[in-house]
Amino acid sequence: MCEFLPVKSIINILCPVSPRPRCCRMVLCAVRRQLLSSSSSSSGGAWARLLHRHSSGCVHTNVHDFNQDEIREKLQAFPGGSVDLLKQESGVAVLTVNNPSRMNAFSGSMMVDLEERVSQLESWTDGKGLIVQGAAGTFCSGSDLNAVRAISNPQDGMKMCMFMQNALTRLLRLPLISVALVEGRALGGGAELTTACDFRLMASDSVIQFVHKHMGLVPGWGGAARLVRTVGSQNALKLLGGARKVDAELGLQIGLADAVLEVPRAEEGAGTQLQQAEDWLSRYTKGPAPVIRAVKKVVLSGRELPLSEALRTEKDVFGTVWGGPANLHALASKSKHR
Ligand SMILES: CCCC(=O)SCCNC(=O)CCNC(=O)[C@H](O)C(C)(C)COP(=O)(O)OP(=O)(O)OC[C@H]1O[C@@H](n2cnc3c(N)ncnc32)[C@H](O)[C@@H]1OP(=O)(O)O
Repeated sequence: MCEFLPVKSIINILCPVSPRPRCCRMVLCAVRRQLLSSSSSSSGGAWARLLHRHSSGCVHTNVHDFNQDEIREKLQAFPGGSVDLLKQESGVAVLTVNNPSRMNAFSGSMMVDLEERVSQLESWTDGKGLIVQGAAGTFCSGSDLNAVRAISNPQDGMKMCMFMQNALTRLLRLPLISVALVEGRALGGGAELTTACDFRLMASDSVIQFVHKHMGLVPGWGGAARLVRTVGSQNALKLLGGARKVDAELGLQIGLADAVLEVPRAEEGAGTQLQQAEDWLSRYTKGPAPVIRAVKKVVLSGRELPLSEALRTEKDVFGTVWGGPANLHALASKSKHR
C-alpha cells in the first residue's frame, strides 16, 4: 500500500488542464520545489498525504493499474446477496452482510455494495457509531468461493484485493465508533472484516478463524496488518500460521474480542444480540456527535500517524471542540467528575 502521492500527481490535481497557462506554470514550479525539498520532512509528507486522501478518498489511487471503475465492473459480474445499511436516529447505524444461503459470503456485487455503504457513512455527519453484523445469525464466511474460482488469475485477484483493502481501510477510518457483532462464524475474509472495526463482540458460541492458510492463502483485505496491531505479532502469527479457531474465551484472552454476549433467552429478558451490542456500544456513543467523532479522530491519528503528525492532528481536532456547544454547556453546569 502506498501512502504518498507522487509529486507529478499532486501537480496534476492542482492544475489538470494541458497545456498549462504561464501564470499557473510559475506557481506549480514553486509548489513542486517545495514538495521535493520537503519530501523528507514530516510536514511535506503530511501535506502530500492529506492532499492524496482528500483528492480521492481512495487508498490505492497511486498504485499502477488500480482503476476503481474497471474493478467495480468486473466484480458486478458475480452477483448475489447485498450489504444493507440502516442509519438510525440514535446516531448508530447497522451494516448487515446479507447472503444467508452462502453463510454471508461476499459475492462480487456485495464488495461493490460495501464500498457504496462506506461512502454513504463517510457523508453521514450526524453519525456516532456503527454495528457490523451478518444476516441470519452468522457473521460472514469470507469471499464467495464461486467468484474466487472464477477470478483465480493473479491480476484479477490483486484487483479484488486492492478494492477490498480500500473499502475496509475506509471503514476503519470512519469517524464512527464501530463494533463487529460476531455470531456464528467469521471465516477468511469474514475474520478480516471483524478487524476493520474498532471493537469485536463475540456471541458465546461464535468463532473467528483466519482460514487462509488452509486455502493456500494469506489475508489480502488488510486483515493481517490490522490483526498484528490488535493482538500483537506473536498472537497474529499463531492465528494465521495455525489457522487457529478463536472462540469467545480465547478471543477475550488475546484481546481480539472486547466482550462476550449472553445467549439470548426470552424468559430471562436478555435482549437480542443486536440489542446487547447496541447497549454495549452506547457507553461510547452517548453524547453529542461532534465530540464522539472527535474522540475517534484523535485515536485514529494516534494509531496511524507518526507522533509529530498525530500531535498536529490532535491540536486541529481539539480546535473543533474547544469552546463548542458541549464544552460551553459543561463549563456552565460546573460538572464534577466524582
Ligand atoms: C481474501 C479472502 C479469503 C477468503 O475469504 S477465502 C474463503 C474462506 N471461507 C471458506 O473457505 C468457507 C468455506 N465454508 C465452510 O467452511 C462451511 O460452509 C461453513 C461456513 C463452516 C458452514 O458450514 P455448514 O454449517 O456445514 O454449512 P454448509 O457448508 O452446508 O454451507 C451452507 C451453504 O453455504 C455455502 N457456502 C459457505 N461458505 C461459502 C463461501 N465462502 N463461498 C460460497 N459458498 C459458501 C455452502 O457451499 C453451502 O451451499 P450449498 O447449500 O451447498 O449450496
